[in-house]
Parts: sequence; C-alpha cells; structure tokens
Amino acid sequence: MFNSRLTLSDEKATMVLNPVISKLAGKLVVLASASPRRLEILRNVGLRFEVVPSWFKETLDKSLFKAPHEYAVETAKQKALEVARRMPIKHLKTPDIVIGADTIVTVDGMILEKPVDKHDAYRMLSSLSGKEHSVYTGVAIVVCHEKENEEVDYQLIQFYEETKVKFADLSEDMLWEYINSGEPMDKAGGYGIQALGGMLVEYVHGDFLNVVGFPLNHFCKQLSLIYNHCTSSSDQKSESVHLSLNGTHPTSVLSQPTPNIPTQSSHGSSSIPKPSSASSSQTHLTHCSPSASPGHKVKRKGSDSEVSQSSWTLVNSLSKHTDGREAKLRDSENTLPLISSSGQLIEHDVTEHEDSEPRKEDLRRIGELIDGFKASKALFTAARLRVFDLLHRMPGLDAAQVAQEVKASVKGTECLLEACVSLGLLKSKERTYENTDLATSLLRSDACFSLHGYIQHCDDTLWPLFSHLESAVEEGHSQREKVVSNKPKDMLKDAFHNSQEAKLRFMNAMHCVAKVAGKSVATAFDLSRYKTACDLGGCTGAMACEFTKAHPGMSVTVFDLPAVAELSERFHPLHSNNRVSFVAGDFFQDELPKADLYILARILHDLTDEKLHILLSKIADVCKPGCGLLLSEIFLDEDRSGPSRGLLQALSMSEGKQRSATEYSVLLKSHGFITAQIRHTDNLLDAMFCIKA
Ligand SMILES: Cc1cn([C@H]2C[C@H](O)[C@@H](COP(=O)(O)OP(=O)(O)OP(=O)(O)O)O2)c(=O)[nH]c1=O
Repeated sequence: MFNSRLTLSDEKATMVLNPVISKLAGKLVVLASASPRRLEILRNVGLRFEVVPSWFKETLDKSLFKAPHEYAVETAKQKALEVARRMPIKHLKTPDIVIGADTIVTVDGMILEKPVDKHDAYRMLSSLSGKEHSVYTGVAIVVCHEKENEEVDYQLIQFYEETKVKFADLSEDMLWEYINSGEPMDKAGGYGIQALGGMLVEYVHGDFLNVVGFPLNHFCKQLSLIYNHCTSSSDQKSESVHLSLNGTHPTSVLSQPTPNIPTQSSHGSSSIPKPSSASSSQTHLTHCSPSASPGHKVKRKGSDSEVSQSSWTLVNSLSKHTDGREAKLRDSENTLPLISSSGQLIEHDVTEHEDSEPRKEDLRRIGELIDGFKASKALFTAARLRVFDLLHRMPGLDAAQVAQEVKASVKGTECLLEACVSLGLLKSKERTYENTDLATSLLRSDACFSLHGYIQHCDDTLWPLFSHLESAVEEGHSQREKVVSNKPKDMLKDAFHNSQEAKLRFMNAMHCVAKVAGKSVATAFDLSRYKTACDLGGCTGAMACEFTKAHPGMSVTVFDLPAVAELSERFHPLHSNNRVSFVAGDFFQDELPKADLYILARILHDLTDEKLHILLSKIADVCKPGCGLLLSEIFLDEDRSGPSRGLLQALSMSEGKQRSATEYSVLLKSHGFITAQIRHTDNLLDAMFCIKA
C-alpha cells in the first residue's frame, strides 16, 4: 500500500502543515470519485469528506480537445458537477464543496484511460515500454452555495498537474505477468505506480501522488488560494462561464477549457498568485480570476459592517433549481457574494451566534432526524401489509379499495398511503395510488432486487432492539434477551418452529442484501485468476451466485451451518446454478473447503476479537501464497465519522464491531493477507481484496 509514505493522522500535525484542510472542518465536503487511491490520499491528510462516486460517463470526444489536459480537466469538472447537481435531489442535502478528478496517461499523442480488458491493458503497457510519458490529473473543485429560495449557486475552480514517468523496457513475459496480476484493470494507462507497477518505472519527474490519482500539493495550494490569499480588486473583470444543466456540456463564455477554446491565452489578468511549481511538474491554473460585482454588499461573518464583495475565483457561476431540471443563466451582476476579502466563505444568514435564528437547513436536518423513525415505521407497515405488491398487481386503487384488500381501516390506510406518497414510495393521482419506480424495483416482495425481506427483519428484530437503545447504551451490550422475553408467550411455545421461522426470516434478510449488493462486490476486482471460491457463511448462496455470474470460469462453494445449508434449498432458483454448491459445517470447528479465493461477506463485523482471530487463522492455514481473500463489509470512514449506516448498525450489534478499511487491512495483515485493493461501492456493502503473502 502506498499510504505507508503518508501517515498523518494526528490532527494537530495536519493543521500545522495545512491550515486550509482544517478550514474545511464542519463543511460537507464530497469526493465525487470511486477511486480508492483518491480517497486514501485525502483521508491521510485529515480531510473529512463523504464519498459520492460520480455517475458521469467518461465518454467526452477526445478529438475535440486541443490538449490532453483539457480533456482531463473537463472530465473532472463533469464528474464533480454531476454529483453537485444530484445530491440535493437524491441525497436531499447540498454539499459545500465537491471534488472531482480524472487521471489520464498520454504517450505518442494518445490518451490512455483505464483498460477495458487484458488485451487493452497489453496495448497500453506495450506502448509505454521503454518510454517517457505524461500523467495528467485534472481536478475540479465545485463550491456550492444554497440560497434561501432553494436554488444552488456553483463556483468552479479547476486545474491540472502533469507528472512525467519513464518506463523500463518491458519483456513480453513481464507484461503478461503484470497484466495477470489484475492490477492494471482499474488504472489509467494500465498500471499502478504505487504497487506492483512501481517495478516497471525507471524515474518519476513531478508529483508522485498525481500519478496515483490526486495532485495533493497542488490541491492544497488551490485551497489556500481560496481561503487565504484572496485579493480585493474591483477593476478585475469577472470571468463568468454559464453552464447548461440540461446537457453535460457547458457553454464556454470566456476561458473555460472546453473543446477548442484556448485555456492560457484567454486568462486575462489575475491578481491571484499562481501556485508555485516547486517540483518539476508543470502546474497550470486554468481558472482563477477574481471579480467584484459593484453594488454587492455583504456582511462579513461575525461582524456588522458591510464590505464589498471580493470574489476570488468567480469562474463559473450558475444557478439551478434543486429539482435539477431547470437552470437559468445568470450574469455576474446577479452573482451572490460568496467569499469575503479575507477569504472566508460568507453565509447568507450572516451572524452565526448562539441566539440567532436557526438556519433553515439546520431545522430541516433536525426535522428529518426527529421524524426518521416515523418514516421507517410507515415503510415497514406498508411493506408488511403488502401495499407495494398490491399496487403492483392493481395500480390505481383508491384508499378504500386498498383498505379492503389489506384488511385495514379506511382512515388508517388513507393516512398511510398519503405518508408513503410524501416519502416518495407511492404516487397519487386523483386520490388513487400507484407504486413509484423505487417501490417497484426495491419494495415489491417478488422484485429481483427486493429489500422486502430485509425490511421485515428491520421491523421484527431491529426495531424492538432500537426501542431499548437507551438501556443498550447504559449497559454496554445488546438488548436481545429483553426483546425476546417481551414477545407474547405463544410465540415461544414451539421453540424449534419459531427458531426455524426466525432463521428463515434472517436468511431472507441476508438474501435480499446479497442480491442487491452482490454484483457490486463480485465485480469490484479482477478475479479472473481464481477458479474456485468458498463463500464462508454464504447463507442462501445469493452472493455466490453473483460471483459465478461475474466470473464465468469460477465455481463457488457455500459453507454454512447445517441448519442454514438445509434451509437454503428453499431459496430457489439458486440451486439450479451448477457452479454453486453447498457444504454444511461450522467454520470455527470443521475443516474449511479447499479453494483459491475465500469470500467473507458480512461476517467479521459480527464476531468477537477472539472468534475473529480463530477464523482468520483457519483461513490463513488453508491458503497458499497467492490465494485471495475478499472481504465485504460496510467500511467506516478512517476517522469514524461515517457512514451513518455503519455506525447506526453498530448500535444494535451484540458481539463484534464496525471497522474502517485500514483497520480491516491491519487485521488481515496480521494473518498474512496483504490488501491489494479497496472499493467503496456506493452500494450496501464495500469490498476489499487481499492476497496471501
Ligand atoms: C497511472 C495510475 C493511475 N491510477 C489510478 C488513479 C485513478 O483511480 C485511475 C484513473 O481513473 P479515473 O477515471 O481518473 O478515476 P476512477 O475511475 O478510478 O474514479 P472516478 O472516475 O470515480 O473518479 O487510475 C493509479 O492508481 N496508479 C497509477 O499509477
């Protein structure tokens, strides 16, 4: 792992080294990237952020760009803007800052991105053999500013960094051995300088981290330009670029580095200093032009006096409605001030004081949290009453008809249906109801990606546990016993039957999660070298099935307790997959089936440290060097500040604990497994791929 060179976790050290990073504390900073390298680089310097990978498809027409770096910068911009636009609609929150990046490799006039397959990797690596090439990372920082009318202002700062890398002559054997390691597949140019690919490199001129995917030094300089070095200059012209939100392509007005528009030549004068290029990498500030809009008077944070706006990088300014459909062009005169002459972001509600009126977004957030349990329970109840199944079969029923079908009161049903409409689960038209797309795909009990079983588990098991949360926190252990003993007596009458039913319900919940998350986990890494896998605690085999679908040459043995293996037969048609087989056994006591890849999905978080080490030692004992271990869990942020999903789950866990990717890495390393790749999938489960040393 390349992060051995970056171990700054001490916050004080980070602050002293880079006061700008600490200025972002308390802001919702979002990394619009699925790249584990970028995540790690930024985490290692103490930046707190959420990861929301961009859905922007990297398909811009390269021939339209004069220089390769313009392509990288434009792609980075589109990645960041896509997330900035999506979050208010899909995540119901507006980020303060979104960071997008794109790394490309260029050689002999060609732009190399991530290889699509092994032959593409071969084509790329052989074109790099024995030559010097350039690695460019384009970075876009989008600063979002939510206005009172719920529109969002965006400002964009973008730049790029170039690093030169020289490869040694690569023999055919070496090339294929490297390709077969699987490392090239998710990396620009088909290599990872931070890992095995480092062995191919003769020299690097410039920022090493730029090659790995993020020019940290240049980024920090840009942040410090934003926050520390603003100059007030009323005679500067504003460079304003208006972006159309309807398409992916912006319309450039001045110096936007979009197709065929020269970047440097149209800069105009700028009083903002260019970042110094202390290293031999070229640094280019493609966008940073101060502007001032006369007539804009803003209050300085914490002060009553009014100051003129001095905008630092009023480069792109656009506004959009939060429904994301409409955008209106704005001229710079209407641009709201964002940064004071001291470089501080200026809030609209200027005075931040304990007794001042609460901010609207704070009230909204607290309201959401207070009502969260009501929303969950409304969803659970509608799912339990099979409202979504019913409205799938018979769309357009009114409340009375639904009430009759689900055998409930009309009044209560109507309230429930209306609540479901407000939560985006149902749509209503002239007082009749139908499913939204979300309900159709995730809430119907027979949908391919149904979460119905998991919702039932939440309602039956987790809901009662959470109602005892206070005791759990006071006593420091799960309240499972209390919950069971509170159940009506007749539910405990036939212990076997109930435990079987409970098992099936639990298996169904795990089955749902595995079906929804399975593909993201199974396709997270190139596993083509593994032919036999064993899914330890693989339950119904749903995850195993996804692995066989994703890897045509692989067969998977599901190893789980005898009772589970027996019941798994009920989860047809999984058993019709002849590359998935079931072996009954206890992984703490019995011999593990032989395989060259072991899968541990949602297992480790639930185990005590002692059990965890027993299991990992057993796996390590049967693994030969080169064997793989694929771990799938929710990975906590390194500073344990998120994601909430993982931290909330910990509140009802009985034995185990939630960990960050690094914590898992360290744990696995102690059993001889070296982490090769980590993937935050943006699905229900993340994934880590390790190799036995
Ligand atoms: C050249 C090189 C690239 N890379 C990686 C960095 C990037 O993750 C990747 C280039 O692909 P990108 O498209 O820049 O990024 P990504 O697809 O990984 O993530 P996202 O689009 O969500 O932001 O290649 C290395 O890890 N090491 C290297 O030596």
